[in-house]
Amino acid sequence: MPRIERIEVHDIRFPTSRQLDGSDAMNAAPDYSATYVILHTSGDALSGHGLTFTIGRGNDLCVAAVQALSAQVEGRDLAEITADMGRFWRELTSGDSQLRWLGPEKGVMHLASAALVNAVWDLWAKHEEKPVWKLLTDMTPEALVRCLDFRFVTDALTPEEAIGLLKRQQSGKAERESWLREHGYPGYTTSAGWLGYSEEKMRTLCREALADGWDQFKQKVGGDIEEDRRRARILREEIGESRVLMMDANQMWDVDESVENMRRLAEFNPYWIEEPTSPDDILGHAEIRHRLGSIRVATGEHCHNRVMFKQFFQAEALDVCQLDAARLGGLNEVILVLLLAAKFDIPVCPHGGGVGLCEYTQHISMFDYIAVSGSLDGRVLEYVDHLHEHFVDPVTVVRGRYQLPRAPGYSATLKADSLAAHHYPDGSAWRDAQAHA
Ligand SMILES: C[C@H](O)[C@@H](O)[C@@H](O)[C@H](O)C(=O)O
Ligand SMILES: [Mg+2]
Repeated sequence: MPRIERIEVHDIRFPTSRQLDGSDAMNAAPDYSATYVILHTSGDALSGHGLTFTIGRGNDLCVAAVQALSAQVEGRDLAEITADMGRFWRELTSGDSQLRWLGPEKGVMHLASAALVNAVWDLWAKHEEKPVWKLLTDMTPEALVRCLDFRFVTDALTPEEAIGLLKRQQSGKAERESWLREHGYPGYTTSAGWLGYSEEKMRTLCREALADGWDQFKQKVGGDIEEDRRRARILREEIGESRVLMMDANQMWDVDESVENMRRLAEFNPYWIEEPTSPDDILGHAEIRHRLGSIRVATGEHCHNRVMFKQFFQAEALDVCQLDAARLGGLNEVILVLLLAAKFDIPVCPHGGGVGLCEYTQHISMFDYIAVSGSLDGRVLEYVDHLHEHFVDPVTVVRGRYQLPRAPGYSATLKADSLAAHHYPDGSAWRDAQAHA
């Protein structure tokens, strides 16, 4: 197995705020960005690529955090890491007691850990010549569980229970894999519903999405409530009454406001309300959920570690778990949250609104279906229609369904020219913008 000789880290930004792609009530003008890591190996025959997602300014802080953590990965043999992935993960996230003070296991440091951890999984899968979902589904339950750090969650899930959950799904794995190969994994699109889009653009994008076979849509809310209602009406006019419409408030409201506003939006039959309030307010979400009754509560893109998800599940505070592939500390912690969700019988619909996130989450949801939950019930994978052209192995979606990834790795390798052009601030995408400013 190769040895990780050298780590490169890049500040990559895409100027999405120019068209207000990705805009919501809290994040009015995001530039989808990535702290992008390349693990160079001995002889450089293989390299591992990984990223974490940010939305512009501050991506440089994330780059600095990766640099601070890199010493723990540089110079190590892949074989030594993969022999005990659980230990590697704990050392990276908690091994340096001085750095740990900056988290622990949250914020910029945890985002940075995710970029490195995801790059290691990419390297491992490329070495095994398998896509990550396949690397995972081919592992025995015991080997998978050895990749995880159960510290702080054993009151809710022990390694033995996790092995039991995985064993439960062993017999149907091959069947579910071939089902996915034939039918793909169901998705929903957020692309028509960004808050900064005009009515005309929303209508056009809805029509295009319908023609492409989408039947589940997400709308941004959290602005003026009359404006939210107006936009909901437009979307319902375009997509009809029977298709699914989700709503996402991106943390704009207090608890009481969430309930009041969703009562005013209820006539548009929202399937879920996402991030109604502070992402840290576990009991607040429970209260909203309890008072809303029939509208599901979804959250997770800002839920920073397995401990928070454990409490969300224990407090019955959410209906839908929207874990994020790069806000949690990379794939190891994601798998642990999938297992916790399976134990508490909560559907996981990962967060995809960012650059590279759909590339990651396809592996996560396919693995979940084949080997963890074994179910598609209430599960649907977010899709945003931006920036896929910059990836060497982008997602393929046909008639609103994600197709099983085939290429080895974790699918987040950027094309060399895209990497160069979006390097901040010296890449051509930014230099040209300054010239025109
Ligand atoms: C700033 C981003 O585009 C967010 O609006 C986005 O991640 C969103 O919350 C989503 O659910 O996709
Ligand atoms: Mg969201």
